[in-house]
Amino acid sequence: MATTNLSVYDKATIPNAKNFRFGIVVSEWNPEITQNLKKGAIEALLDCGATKENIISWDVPGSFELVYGCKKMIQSQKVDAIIAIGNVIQGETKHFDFVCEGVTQGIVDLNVKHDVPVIFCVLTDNTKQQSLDRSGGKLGNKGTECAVAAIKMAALKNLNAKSESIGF
Ligand SMILES: Nc1c(NC[C@H](O)[C@H](O)[C@H](O)CO)[nH]c(=O)[nH]c1=O
Ligand SMILES: CC(=O)[C@@H](O)COP(=O)(O)O
Repeated sequence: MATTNLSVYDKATIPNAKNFRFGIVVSEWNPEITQNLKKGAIEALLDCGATKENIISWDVPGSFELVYGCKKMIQSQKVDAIIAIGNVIQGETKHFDFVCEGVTQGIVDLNVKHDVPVIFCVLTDNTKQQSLDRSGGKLGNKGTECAVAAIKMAALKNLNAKSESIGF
């Protein structure tokens, strides 16, 4: 099913983010897109109770470098979740395929090897218009959706053994 609206969320179903610390790693490729994704993510984090002091943001050259940037953030910062933000747009060659595969598998590997949830906020689109539509355009903002995922996963990460459920 095609994307409907990425920016709609119900705060009643989301834990309060006030006690969580979030990392954001942002690709510098296609900055018009990635900066809008970052904006949507930060706005949603703050709307759900996070504080500016608890949001740390790093830039990397491209989506392929998101994996290393997130790994270094996990190793050096105390964060409860990380949002990896990138935008890969199909060009003339197969490079798109390899970049997308590399960043996808790399983020999967980080989630398996470490105990910090890394949220996949990478738009992998056929055209720039598809990216514009999903980074604050007519289909909403993937950054917003990923911020909500980051909050929920931060809550899961901090679930104590005595908890029966998270109860979003
Ligand atoms: N074409 C796009 C790239 N390419 C660059 C790679 O991500 C990487 O930085 C380079 O291969 C050096 O390792 N990156 C994007 O994020 N988006 C693109 O559309
Ligand atoms: C996804 C990419 O790396 C892409 O923008 C590169 O463009 P091209 O395949 O035309 O070299």
